[in-house]
Amino acid sequence: MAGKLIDISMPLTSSVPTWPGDTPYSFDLAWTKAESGSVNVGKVEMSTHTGTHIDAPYHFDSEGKRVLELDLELYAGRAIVVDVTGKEVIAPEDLADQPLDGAERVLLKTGSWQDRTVFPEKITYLDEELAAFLSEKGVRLIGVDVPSVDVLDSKALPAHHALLQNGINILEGIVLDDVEPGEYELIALPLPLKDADGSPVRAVLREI
Ligand SMILES: Nc1ccccc1C(=O)C[C@H](N)C(=O)O
Ligand SMILES: [Zn+2]
Ligand SMILES: [Zn+2]
Repeated sequence: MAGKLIDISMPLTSSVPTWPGDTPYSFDLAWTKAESGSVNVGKVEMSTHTGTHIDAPYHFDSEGKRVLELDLELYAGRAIVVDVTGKEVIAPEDLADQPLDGAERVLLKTGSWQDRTVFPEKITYLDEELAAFLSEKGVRLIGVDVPSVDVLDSKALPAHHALLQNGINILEGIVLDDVEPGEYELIALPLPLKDADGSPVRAVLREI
């Protein structure tokens, strides 16, 4: 029997932090039941990069694929959670001892975003050399427990670009604080948003 789902998503609330200057999250009723006579009807406004979300390549490459063109298979299947807590940057040597061969999806537990009520000032980021190393192991999706795979004030986004060049897609803002390292099934499907540069996801793990 399949195990229970472990939710690794950030709740979307009026206080979820957004990228500085970006569109805040809001949920409001467009019509109340009293107004419509039949139903409450909600409307949502948010940045596509709030909370737990995926980046489409178009986010940082104007020629890149958009959300609707992404291969859904990337976002569902076997994943390995690796504990890299306490590191400032993750380079190939930090993952050298991990059983990554055949791991199509790797989720990095950095522990560097503890207070999720505020946008972090500093996070663990990925060395651009990591992309080629992971790609050689067969990795096609990388997940991080922080808002970016790059340094927060980066404009060049070297890790984002290196990952794209090596065929690795990006999942950001997952919550791994209570997840033990090991093998899981991941489900983190983007919404079918035409033209979009990213999408919120409901990310879950299941023990396998
Ligand atoms: N939302 C933003 C607004 C302005 C500048 C950057 C962002 C980002 O989201 C970048 C981040 N590296 C990301 O991929 O999620
Ligand atoms: Zn993003
Ligand atoms: Zn990103």
